[in-house]
Amino acid sequence: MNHTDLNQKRLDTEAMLAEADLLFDQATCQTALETMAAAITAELGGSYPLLLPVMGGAVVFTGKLLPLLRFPLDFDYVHVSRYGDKLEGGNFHWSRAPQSSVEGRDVLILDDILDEGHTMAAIKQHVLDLGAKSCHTAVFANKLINKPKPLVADFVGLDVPNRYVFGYGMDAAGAWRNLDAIYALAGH
Ligand SMILES: O=P(O)(O)OC[C@H]1O[C@H](OP(=O)(O)OP(=O)(O)O)[C@H](O)[C@@H]1O
Ligand SMILES: Nc1nc2[nH]cnc2c(=O)[nH]1
Repeated sequence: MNHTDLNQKRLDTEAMLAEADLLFDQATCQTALETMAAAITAELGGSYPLLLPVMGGAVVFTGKLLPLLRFPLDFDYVHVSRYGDKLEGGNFHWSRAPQSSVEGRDVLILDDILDEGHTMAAIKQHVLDLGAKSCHTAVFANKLINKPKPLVADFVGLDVPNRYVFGYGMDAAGAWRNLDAIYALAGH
C-alpha cells in the first residue's frame, strides 16, 4: 500500500472509532476481567491446566488475564479464523493447531468473543478429540444473539448486544484490536 493509501486508511480508521458507540469502558472491562480471573482460579487453580488462547482475537484478553492467574499452568495457543476482516463468519481456517500435548490435560480455551459459537465449538471438539481430560471455555465477550448457540461458555466477562463490536482484541475491518474498551460499529 502506498503512502497516500495508507494515510487515507488511517483517517478512515480514526473516523470509524469517532463514529462508534462506546459500550464498555476501560474500568468496566477491568472489573469484569478480575471477576473472571477469580472464577477461573476457583475452578481450575488446582489442576495445572493447559491454556489455549485463540489467536489473534484473544491476544488482549489473554495478555491481561494471565498475570491475574497466580497458579501453575501451561500455555500454548491455536490460530483459527472464520471472519478474517469481514463482518460475517465463513469457513474455518486453522493456521495453528496446539503444539503441546493435550492428552490427559484440563484445557481452558480463551477467546475474545462468542458470537454464533461455531469457532469455540469446533476448537473444543478438536481438543476433546485429542484426548483432553476436560475442556473449559472462557470468552471475554458473549454476544446476545437471537439464535441458540452450540455451546455456552463456562466463563464470560461481559454480555454484549447483537452488534458488531470491536476493541479489547476484537477487530474492526482489521484495525482497533489495541483498544482497552469495547465499542460497537456505527450502523451495525
Ligand atoms: O462465535 P463465532 O461466530 O464463531 O465467532 C467468534 C470468533 O470470531 C472471531 O475470530 P475471527 O474469525 O474474526 O478471527 P480473528 O481472531 O483473527 O479476529 C473471534 O476472535 C472468535 O474466534
Ligand atoms: N471484531 C469482531 N469479531 C467478531 N467475530 C464474531 N463476532 C464478532 C464481532 O462482533 N466483532
